[in-house]
Amino acid sequence: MKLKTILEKHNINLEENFYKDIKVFIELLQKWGKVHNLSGSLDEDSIYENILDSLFPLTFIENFSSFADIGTGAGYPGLILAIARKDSLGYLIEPRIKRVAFLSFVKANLGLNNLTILQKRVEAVDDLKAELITSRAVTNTKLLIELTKNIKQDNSSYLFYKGSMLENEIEEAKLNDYKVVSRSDRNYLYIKG
Ligand SMILES: C[S@@+](CC[C@H](N)C(=O)[O-])C[C@H]1O[C@@H](n2cnc3c(N)ncnc32)[C@H](O)[C@@H]1O
Repeated sequence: MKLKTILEKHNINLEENFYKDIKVFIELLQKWGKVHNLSGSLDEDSIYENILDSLFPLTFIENFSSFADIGTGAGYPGLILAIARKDSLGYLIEPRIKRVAFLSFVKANLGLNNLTILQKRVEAVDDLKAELITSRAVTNTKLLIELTKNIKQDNSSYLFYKGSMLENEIEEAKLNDYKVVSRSDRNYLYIKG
């Protein structure tokens, strides 16, 4: 199935430019991924699933003018969000040099002027603030909240891409006001600021 069909089935409607850009991302990921062992699965279906996973929250979260993605790796979800939401200021925070080189190469190829890539651990970043803080497959919720305290502003929201076992994490992080949206095995934890 075409990526556009998959996304539109999930009510994610994006302009043609997005599909042009994402095609370049997929080609570069497949090329670099093989050489640098960047991301687990490089077949088209897996990449499409990762793109859908990255973008699905756009159907239920509030609009945001800036976001910071913690531990972007080979691009999920932060780079995909930046391609889909060029009207927002994006920050990708990733310490590993090969991954940062790949993210920077895609940024340059697509001319993503809305995007800043920082080769750092998030706890060492204190010179930016983001309205939305996202993260997938990096660490548990309690620790993510602690590690991102320097980039949080009063009304920042969090969007964490989680699997099962979320109940324990919610308890451990002592969250009161949050929303969990599930899609297949994914649980999206949205904590509104
Ligand atoms: C399992 S990968 C997940 C990558 C991507 N988010 C995904 O879901 O495909 C975890 C990533 O988090 C990064 N990471 C680990 N600790 C971090 C920290 N303290 N600050 C920022 N990134 C971190 C790692 O370098 C790695 O690229």
